[in-house]
Amino acid sequence: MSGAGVSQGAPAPSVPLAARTRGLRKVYRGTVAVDQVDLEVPEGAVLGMLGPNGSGKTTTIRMLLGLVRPTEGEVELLGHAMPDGAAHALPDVGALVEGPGFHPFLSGRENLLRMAAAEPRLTSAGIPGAVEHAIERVGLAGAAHRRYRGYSLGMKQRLGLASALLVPRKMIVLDEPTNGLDPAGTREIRRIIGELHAEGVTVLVSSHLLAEVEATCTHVAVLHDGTVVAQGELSELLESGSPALLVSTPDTDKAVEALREHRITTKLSPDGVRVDLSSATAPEVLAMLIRAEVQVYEAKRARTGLEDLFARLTQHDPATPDGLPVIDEGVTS
Ligand SMILES: Nc1ncnc2c1ncn2[C@@H]1O[C@H](COP(=O)(O)OP(=O)(O)OP(=O)(O)O)[C@@H](O)[C@H]1O
Repeated sequence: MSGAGVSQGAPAPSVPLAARTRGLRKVYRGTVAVDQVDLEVPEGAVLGMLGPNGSGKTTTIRMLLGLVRPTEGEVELLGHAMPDGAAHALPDVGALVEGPGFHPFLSGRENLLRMAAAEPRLTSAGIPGAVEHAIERVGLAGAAHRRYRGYSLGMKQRLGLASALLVPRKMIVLDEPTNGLDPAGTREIRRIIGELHAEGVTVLVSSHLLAEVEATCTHVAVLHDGTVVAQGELSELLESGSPALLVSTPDTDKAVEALREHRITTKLSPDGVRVDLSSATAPEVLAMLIRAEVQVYEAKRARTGLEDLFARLTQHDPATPDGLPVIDEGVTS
């Protein structure tokens, strides 16, 4: 299944890739977790792997990192075939995945000191400074002396992120990093992702939260039932929806009624009336509204929200006519 005009394939071949998979498949005792996944993570991108629960995000990430061996297919991470090239690729990759193996009776700081000791890029003299820097960066300074077993889920996430950031990396992989975080924690993760992006680090982040992906990512791969149903630059994917016009008017009911007479579909959004342009052009729609004596304050092309795109790609539509999210052109979230 695919969305009209949405690329399922690769970005332009000239774009260097930090990670890629080809025909990736994983079967667990008869359950197909991942099937035919051709994922491409461009260097320097913040790629959001988006999918409902059980769509195969974690399994794909685990295969990328060499934690799980694929049933079929190939994985390349920073130019090394995985899992065999793990020793070469992984020192340059920081990862936050489920169950990072922290010791419950050690403090956050002691856990990081242990992990830092296993980092091939750190000298023993550099370890304490690297640990303190990582603790500061994730906002865990106040709790670093406490035992891990007393940590909240959000603190555990921060510690996992700190371990991923112990040394400068070429790539950071985060599986549901905002799970268990409060809004302030979520904002901090966004800030850290933004900093990493500015430094040129490639970030792969999985999420089932559309707003999070929309706010932080340059690229998206949408997973559904174990396969990639769309991938590409976020801005291009958002423009791949059906064209629409967003009309700002105080005469909402009159506008909807006038366009209905011409069999033109409309949806109400908080910013106005969203008019489907697949059967009429924008000037035609405006002429119809003016003939019906509808006051038009403003009319502009609307972009489809990620939620709408996601609903189309995963074939369930949670949007009610009143609730359809619309992103105005030029507005970044
Ligand atoms: N170790 C395992 N043994 C058996 N089945 C598994 C295993 N790991 C994953 N699965 C199954 O594979 C499918 C994909 O799971 P996966 O965890 O990769 O999805 P996900 O998109 O990360 O979901 P979530 O958002 O809930 O974490 C699910 O049906 C899951 O039950």
